Amino acid sequence: MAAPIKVAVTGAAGQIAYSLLYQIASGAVFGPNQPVYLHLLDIAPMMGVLNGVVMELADCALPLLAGVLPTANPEEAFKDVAAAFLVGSMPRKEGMERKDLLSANVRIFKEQGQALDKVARKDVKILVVGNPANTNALICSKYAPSIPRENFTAMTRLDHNRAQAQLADKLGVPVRDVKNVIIWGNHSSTQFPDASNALVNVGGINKPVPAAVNDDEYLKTTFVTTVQKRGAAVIAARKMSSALSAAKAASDHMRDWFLGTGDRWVSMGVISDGSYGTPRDVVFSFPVTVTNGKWKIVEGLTISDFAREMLDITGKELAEEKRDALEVCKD
Ligand SMILES: NC(=O)C1=CN([C@@H]2O[C@H](COP(=O)(O)OP(=O)(O)OC[C@H]3O[C@@H](n4cnc5c(N)ncnc54)[C@H](O)[C@@H]3O)[C@@H](O)[C@H]2O)C=CC1
Ligand SMILES: O=C([O-])CC(=O)C(=O)O
Repeated sequence: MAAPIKVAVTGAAGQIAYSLLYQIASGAVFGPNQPVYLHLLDIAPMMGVLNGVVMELADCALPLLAGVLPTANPEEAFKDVAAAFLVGSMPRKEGMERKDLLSANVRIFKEQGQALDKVARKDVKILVVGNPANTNALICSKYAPSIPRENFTAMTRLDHNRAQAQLADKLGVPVRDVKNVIIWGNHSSTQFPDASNALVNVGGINKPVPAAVNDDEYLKTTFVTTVQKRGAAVIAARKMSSALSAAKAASDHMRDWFLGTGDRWVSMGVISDGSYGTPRDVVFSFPVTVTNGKWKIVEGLTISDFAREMLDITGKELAEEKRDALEVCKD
C-alpha cells in the first residue's frame, strides 16, 4: 500500500462535497491502493455541520481513509496537499447565469490561490468546481505564481458527461459506447458541446457519431442547447444546483488527471495557449489526453465554420469574464 496523500476539499460542508467525499475516500478517484488524508475546508459558521460530515466519514469505516482534518483555515487545509478540489463558493439560483456569481465568488479564489502558493506541494493538481469555474481557476492561478499554471484546471467534465449521455440516449446505446465528445470554452450557456469527432461503438467497431445520428440539424441545435442549459434545467427541477452529477464529474476529472485517459479524450478547462484560435491566457475547455499526470490538448482537429463561430462566442465571454474578475480582485 502506498503512503497516504493529502487531498483538500473546500466547501466540504456543502452539497457537492457530500457526494464527493465518499468517492474520494472509497478509492474511486486515486485508485484502490492509494490511501488519502482528507483536509476539509469550510467557513467558520459551518464547522458544526462539517463535524457531522466528519462523523459520517468515520462511520463509513473506509479502509483507504487515513485521516480527516476539518478546518476553517485555508493555509491549514492546503498544507502539503497533492490534490485540491475547490468547490466552496456560492451556487446560483433559478434565473441567474453562472457569471452573476463572479463578484461574490472570485475573491474566494484569490485568497485560496494565495494560500495554495504558500503551503501546497508545487506539483499539486487543482480542480476548480465553484462557479464561474473557468475564471475562478484563472484567478486562483494568478495568485499562486509559484505553482505551474498547468496545475490549475476548471471543471467542464459535467458538461462532457451530459453530452455523452445525450448522444447515447439519441443512439439508443449504453453511455460507455460513446466517446470523444468535446466541450469547448466556458462552463456557461455559451459553451460549445461538439459531437463532430465523437465515436460510437457499434458491434466492436468505432463509427463517427454524426453519421450514426444522421441528423446534423439536431447536433447543431437541440443537442447543443440541451447540454448548454442542463444545469439550469436541474435547478428549475430541484430548486438546488446539480450535486450528485457534479461530484461524479469532479471524481472523473481528477481520476483521469492522476491515472490517465487511455484511448479516449476528455474535456478539461485548462490555460489556453491559443490553440484553435482561442484567446490566450484564459481557462478554456479543450479536448485533452492525459499521460503520466500531464494533460495535452488534442491537436489537428478540423474546425467547421459553425464551430468557429461557436468557439469565438465562448472565447469572447471568457475574455470579458477575465476583465471583470481582474477588476473585482483589484481591491
Ligand atoms: N463546474 C461545475 O460543473 C459545477 C459547479 N458548481 C458550483 O459548485 C459550487 C458549490 O456548489 P454546492 O456544493 O452545491 O453549494 P453549497 O452551497 O451546497 O456548498 C458550498 C459550500 O461552500 C462553503 N463555502 C463558502 N465560502 C467558502 C470559502 N471561502 N471557503 C470554503 N468554503 C466555503 C459554504 O459554506 C458551503 O458549505 C457552486 O459555485 C456551484 O455553482 C455546481 C455544479 C457543477
Ligand atoms: O448550473 C449551475 O449553476 C450548476 C452547474 O454549474 C451545473 O449544473 O452545471
